[in-house]
Amino acid sequence: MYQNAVRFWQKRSLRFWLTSGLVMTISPFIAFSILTYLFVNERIVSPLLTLSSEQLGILSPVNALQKNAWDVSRAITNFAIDGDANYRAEYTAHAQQIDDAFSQLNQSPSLVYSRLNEDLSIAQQQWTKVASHSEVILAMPHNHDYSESGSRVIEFENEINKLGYELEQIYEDLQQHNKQLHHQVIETIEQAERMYVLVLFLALLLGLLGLVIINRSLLSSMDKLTEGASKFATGDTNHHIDIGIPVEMASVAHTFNSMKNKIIEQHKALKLVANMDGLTGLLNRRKFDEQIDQEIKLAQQGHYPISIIILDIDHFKQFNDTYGHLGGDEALKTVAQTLAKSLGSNDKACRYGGEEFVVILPHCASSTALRIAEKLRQCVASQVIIIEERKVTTLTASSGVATFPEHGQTTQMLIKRADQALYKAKASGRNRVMMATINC
Ligand SMILES: Nc1nc2c(ncn2[C@@H]2O[C@H](COP(=O)(O)OP(=O)(O)OP(=O)(O)O)[C@@H](O)[C@H]2O)c(=O)[nH]1
Repeated sequence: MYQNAVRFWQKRSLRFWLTSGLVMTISPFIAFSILTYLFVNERIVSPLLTLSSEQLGILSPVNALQKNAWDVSRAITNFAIDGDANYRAEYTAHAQQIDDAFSQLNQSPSLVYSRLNEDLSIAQQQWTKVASHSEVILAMPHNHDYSESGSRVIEFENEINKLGYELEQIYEDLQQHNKQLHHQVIETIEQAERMYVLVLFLALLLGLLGLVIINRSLLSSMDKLTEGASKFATGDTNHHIDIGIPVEMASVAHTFNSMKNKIIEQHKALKLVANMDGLTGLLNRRKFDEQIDQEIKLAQQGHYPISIIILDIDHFKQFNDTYGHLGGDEALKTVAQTLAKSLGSNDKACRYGGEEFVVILPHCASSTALRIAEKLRQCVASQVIIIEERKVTTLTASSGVATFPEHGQTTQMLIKRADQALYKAKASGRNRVMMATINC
């Protein structure tokens, strides 16, 4: 399960990671803007608009009702006192305004608070009563019975006071409702502030996550590639570039690692070829020169002896003349194999050139070296040479042995002494081993 999930994410492309990173960085800010718009609009702007429309659509007609009710009351009372027809006209104008205000209130669908329509209907019924009392008073002749008109005016005033009370009640309820609305808006603004902080925090967090994704998918992978390439350039061949995502970079890293391994393998192969004699497979002259210098240095530091044996095939020109150059090559290969299998793991056999071989024997004193050289001589002499799958003949070799530091302190001196010993072995009749001496 976990492995599948890892594989799934590792297969995602660079485009996917970059897009995810960017979306992750930008989306919180877009979400923040949308949320802000919706929240502010729904919870703050709308209630404020409602509040202001109530002010316009309800409070002002209610105000007009209160004012005109007072004017009606004054007109009727004054008319009852002196019977001036102007008060009748005044009443009619204010009564008309009250009717207009009620019809305006009835037309605006009030959703302000549930009881408002009911309260308005009670107030309107009350106004009807007031209006009927007013009509009766206005219809009375001026020189009438004062006791009747007085009781009518008192009834009128009772009814208009009730109307005033109703209107006052409505006005107070509206104000109370406005206060609640105002309180609600303030609470919402406070909530919005808390939400903004939270959303901003989330936006920053997601933004950071987006940057981490971009950084992880691209920049850190690029850094790993650059680091790997420069380490390889400075010779650190063990460094492995490890990139999981994105898949493109992982593939580049994989290609780079394979290329590096191939170069290392080729380098090893080239080194091997450069150090090896092509015909015999032994170390070549170049490697011998390098190796003997190193071994002598170690021997100097460690104060121990090293011996070398220079071995030269006897009458090889004659062998070549008899069996041909290819036959001679077979003989060289056979001698090389004989040397290789007769030596210890720390000893090194090299082809010194032509039909001449040299053996390095670390930690080997002259007496042991002489024994080994003798053993090699016998092995070579007893080895049958097979040419073109036919056992044809044997050959012999002569050797000169020299030991560090006994016969020479330097490579050159050691080789010179071993060469002189070889010359002596040849001069003494060949197929023999001679130890170097200090004098010659
Ligand atoms: N087949 C073959 N012959 C080689 C190779 N390198 C050198 N030779 C031959 O080895 C022979 C060496 O001859 P000489 O130096 O006269 O020595 P020799 O005949 O062995 O005589 P002594 O060393 O005195 O016993 C020459 O004929 C070279 O051509 C090689 O790689 N292959």
